[in-house]
Amino acid sequence: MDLNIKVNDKNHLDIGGADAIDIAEEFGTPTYVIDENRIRDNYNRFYSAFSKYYPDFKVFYACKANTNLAVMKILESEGCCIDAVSPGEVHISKMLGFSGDRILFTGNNITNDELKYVHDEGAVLNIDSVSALNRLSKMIDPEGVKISFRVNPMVGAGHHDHCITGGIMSKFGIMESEAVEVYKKAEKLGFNPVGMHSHIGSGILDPEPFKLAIESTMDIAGKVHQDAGIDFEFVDFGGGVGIPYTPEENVVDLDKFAEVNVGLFKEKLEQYGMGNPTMYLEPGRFLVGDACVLLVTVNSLKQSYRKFIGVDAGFHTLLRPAMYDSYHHIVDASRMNAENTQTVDIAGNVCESGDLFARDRLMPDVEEGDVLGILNAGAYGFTMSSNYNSRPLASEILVTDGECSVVRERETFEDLYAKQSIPPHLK
Ligand SMILES: Cc1ncc(COP(=O)(O)O)c(C=O)c1O
Ligand SMILES: N[C@@H](CCCC[NH3+])C(=O)O
Repeated sequence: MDLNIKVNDKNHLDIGGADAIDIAEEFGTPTYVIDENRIRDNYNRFYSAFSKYYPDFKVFYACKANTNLAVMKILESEGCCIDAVSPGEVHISKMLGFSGDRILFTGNNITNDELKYVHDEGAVLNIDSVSALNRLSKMIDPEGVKISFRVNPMVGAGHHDHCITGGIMSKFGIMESEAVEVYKKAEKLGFNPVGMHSHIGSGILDPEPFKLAIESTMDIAGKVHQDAGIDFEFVDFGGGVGIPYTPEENVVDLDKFAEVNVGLFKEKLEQYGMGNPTMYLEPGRFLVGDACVLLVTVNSLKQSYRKFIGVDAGFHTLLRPAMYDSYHHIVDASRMNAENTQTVDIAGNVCESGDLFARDRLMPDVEEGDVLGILNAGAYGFTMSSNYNSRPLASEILVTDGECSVVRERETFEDLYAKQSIPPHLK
């Protein structure tokens, strides 16, 4: 089993050297608990796997996975760059000390004001459509401005249909058939198009689609290099590397993955005489996914037509199971040594029947008051949470060598309406 699970001598779940039960008692639940060292370790394993085979390599953390300030600051201190998808992510990154040249902005259906804002903040724009190129050229002085284009490599993969971003049905990127003309047009407008980007999807454990995407993207880049005379400073193959969520899945063999993909990249560089552009990758899930556990408390056991374990969180806290039918491994953090004895559904507190963290899950004899750990909650966990059912957002705790810091306070009832106002005639 490749899941990141540690148990302490009290048979409690250990998160980064801290006891999950102590954390739940001190800070309450639901709470996201983030292990600082695991993020650093994930980053360093990822960076060294690729830079070993191709030193001109940079990691752009896809911060849509987790924009907690502490998480981003940890990655900033490691030298990581940022893949931003919205002006808000650019703003946060700048505020945390990422300089503009460490931010690549890959937006989709972006307004003129947003294009201008991102440019003015110094981030490099990765353009997703001819419309955006035309509009940007009117918003700013394009002379010499470095940009790149997202292409659709016609390869797509992902853990769910919603997470596949390449191929004929995808709204992302420009088509191969228009690439040469688009780069020529960008130059004519005065831009300095220096990059090409693709991203095929998210949550991919199979190495095959990545190979196809590298080949396809490099074939497009090679054509643009030869027919439009573009000298690429970087080629970016996006993110998407998956992590094991179930006990049966295995971690990606990073060294092999890097060796094969860098090998393909180098072959294509040589084939098209493209020199040595920097290779970018944009992992989100891989860097933060297994570095965080969502702690929830069991508040009710119910034997109905099925057996339910009811907890104090719901899909407003962690949406992935309800939205993608995603599996998250769940442990009884209070009794890690207990044998599984029953098959249960683990249900949340939202007023919707789809609000389940697990169906037909083998669990031990869980008791009311037990703390459950929902694993691999670091990516697309808190960032996709909401106030649905007027539930305050969860807190977040950072664990550093066993020491806990509150990095996000739990919301209060007052936060639920802090931005609302009642017009005078209703008062
Ligand atoms: C453009 C882009 N880059 C990177 C990522 C990160 O993906 P993942 O978290 O699967 O690595 C995404 C999300 O799918 C994305 O849309
Ligand atoms: N939100 C998705 C990943 C989408 C990645 C963004 N392009 C998930 O939880 O798996």
